[in-house]
Amino acid sequence: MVIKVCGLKQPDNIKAVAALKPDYMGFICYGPSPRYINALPADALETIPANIHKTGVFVNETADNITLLISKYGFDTIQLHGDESPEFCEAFKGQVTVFKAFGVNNDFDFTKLNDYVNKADYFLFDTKTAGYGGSGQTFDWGILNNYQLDVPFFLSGGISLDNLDEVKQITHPQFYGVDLNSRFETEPGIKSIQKLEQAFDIIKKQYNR
Ligand SMILES: O=C(O)c1ccccc1NCC(=O)[C@H](O)[C@H](O)COP(=O)(O)O
Repeated sequence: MVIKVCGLKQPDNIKAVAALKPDYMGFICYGPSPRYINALPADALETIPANIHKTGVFVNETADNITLLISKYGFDTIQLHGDESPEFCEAFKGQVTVFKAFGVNNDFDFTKLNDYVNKADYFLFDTKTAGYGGSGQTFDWGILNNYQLDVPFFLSGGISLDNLDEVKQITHPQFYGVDLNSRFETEPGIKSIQKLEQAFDIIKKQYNR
């Protein structure tokens, strides 16, 4: 089970989270989000060890702007969190690792993922909301039983210290990682190191990591 911490935006907090050694750190490149990294200097991610994947999170952004920000911040991974097509994902695959995120609700039709096979490296299942992400809300994780492709996925949306026990009950063979965000914050974009430490301990024990 790998761990992604998403929605970081302040240099000292970024360093403190990196010291916990998550597998992925996510940076929101989407203006309407309170976690938008517009004020983050270009060299702010340079202190992150190379074995932690730096992930740029985009919502319906142009390919040119994504390319620009990959270069500015040194992202090795991108998370496409809007309505990006399979072809849009494919254009980046190979150059960087590509996560395609989907907003899931009770009506979610997993057959629409078929066209993304081989065009994204991972899927990320988040709770469907108007704001695209960072809602702190969970979806009914039972619906994951309808997912039958062999692309590994991250679980996202409202994961907190209070529901890690339920996360452990998910035994899907493609369940690859968890994504931690707003439920571990002191304010939008600033993570509680204490809460994250607790979560890392629990997850590592649960999955013998
Ligand atoms: O975090 C945001 O503000 C955000 C806004 C728009 C698109 C994506 C965003 N976050 C991406 C993530 O990967 C989050 O971790 C995911 O949405 C779960 O967040 P939360 O429900 O707060 O745990």
